[in-house]
Amino acid sequence: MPEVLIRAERVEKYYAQPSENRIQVIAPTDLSIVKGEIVALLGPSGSGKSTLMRMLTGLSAPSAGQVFWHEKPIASTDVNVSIVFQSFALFPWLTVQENVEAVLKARGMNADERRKRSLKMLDTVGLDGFQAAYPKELSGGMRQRVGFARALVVEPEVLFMDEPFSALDVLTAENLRSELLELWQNKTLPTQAIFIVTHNIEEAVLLADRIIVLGRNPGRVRTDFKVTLTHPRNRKAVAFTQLVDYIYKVLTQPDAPTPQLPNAAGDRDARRTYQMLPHARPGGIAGLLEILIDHEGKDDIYKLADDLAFEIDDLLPIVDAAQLLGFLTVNEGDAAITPTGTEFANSEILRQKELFRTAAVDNVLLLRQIVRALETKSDGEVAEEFFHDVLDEQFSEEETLRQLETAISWGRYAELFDFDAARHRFMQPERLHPAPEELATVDTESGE
Ligand SMILES: Nc1ncnc2c1ncn2[C@@H]1O[C@H](COP(=O)(O)OP(=O)(O)OP(=O)(O)O)[C@@H](O)[C@H]1O
Repeated sequence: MPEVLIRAERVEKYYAQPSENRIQVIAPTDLSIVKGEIVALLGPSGSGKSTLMRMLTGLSAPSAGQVFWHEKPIASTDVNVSIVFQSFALFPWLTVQENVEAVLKARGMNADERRKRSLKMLDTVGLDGFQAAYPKELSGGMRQRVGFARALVVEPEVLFMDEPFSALDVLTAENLRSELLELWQNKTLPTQAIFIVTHNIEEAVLLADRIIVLGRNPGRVRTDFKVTLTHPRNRKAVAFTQLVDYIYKVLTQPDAPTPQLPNAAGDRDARRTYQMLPHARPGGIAGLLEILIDHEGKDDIYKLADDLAFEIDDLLPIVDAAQLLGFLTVNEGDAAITPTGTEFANSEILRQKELFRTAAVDNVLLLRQIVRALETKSDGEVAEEFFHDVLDEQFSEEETLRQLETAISWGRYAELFDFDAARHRFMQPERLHPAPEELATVDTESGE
């Protein structure tokens, strides 16, 4: 498993208000930055991207939850990160070289070493020969190169960038972006991970190994997935444009259920991709369907949330899950129960489990695969790690764990399998279904 450099655990940010309500900027969020990754963070304006980034760097303390640097609380340990800002933030009265050296000076490095390191870094970012210039003599692109040199000269383990290219013209931005990527890929950069906050969807898809999209009010992760398209990435490739469209949908429909990740999510060899299972419990899904029946089978999702005194964020995953299972459909904010959903809501528990089982196997690739894998094993057991590894290709570590947790809760409820948490193994359930001997008999008979 890749080394975790920074890990945020249930971090939140809120601001007190004179009135009784506080402003919640970031809802409880888990997020890790691992070695070797470029992570892009997207989100609508005001969704808390900068706030989240500042907490991850240790610049700002979370209101609740904790951030760890190499698994130690970030506040109590030395953190080696740098930030590149949109506005360059250079000292206008210092030369290029002095700007880069300033940060080394602040760290108490001697003059010789400072000079050596800063000249080398200026060379790396293409500013050889400009060391004596002042920022005002430079173009925007050159100034941002100084910004990069200054951030990189301290050899940060994680390089953070807050919209680093958005103050530049299109061509300059494009040029700097591809140079940065080249340096990263050649392993010329003295850094182990890059975290970039951006407004630009294409920029994220061009650069990132992993993309996180925040929703608003409060800021929370709406999707978090890996991109494994090979470099150089082609903006016109179908896989690329499908990803751009998907992110665009997530960004522009903040209140709708998160759409399905397209197959293009890095899928160079047309492997099947996993849909992101909404984190909802079967009991919650059953509860929602029963309420919909009471509401004559159809209701506005916001009104439902209001009636139930639910936060919309808590209700949406349940609606998504019921939709994924074919128990309801959503149209223009209205959730309408389907005939299967109605049957489910009106049935007793055993029949409910049966309907859930069929819906889950028909609609959820991961559950189908777990069931198949168990059927092929003579001991009827499969290690969780096996599925962890395949999911991990597509989702971040946190999301992989959440996906497994949801799959286990659905699979157990539907009696598709059992799960031994101590041994991390899926097992065929002690089941109501035919035992293996019975299956064998059925097979023999059908084979005749
Ligand atoms: N001191 C504060 N008190 C109250 N609210 C604040 C405070 N600081 C920030 N906010 C709010 O937090 C929210 C998130 O701000 P943040 O700058 O992190 O968002 P962002 O996604 O980076 O936005 P943008 O893309 O516009 O830069 C905003 O709605 C902002 O108004």
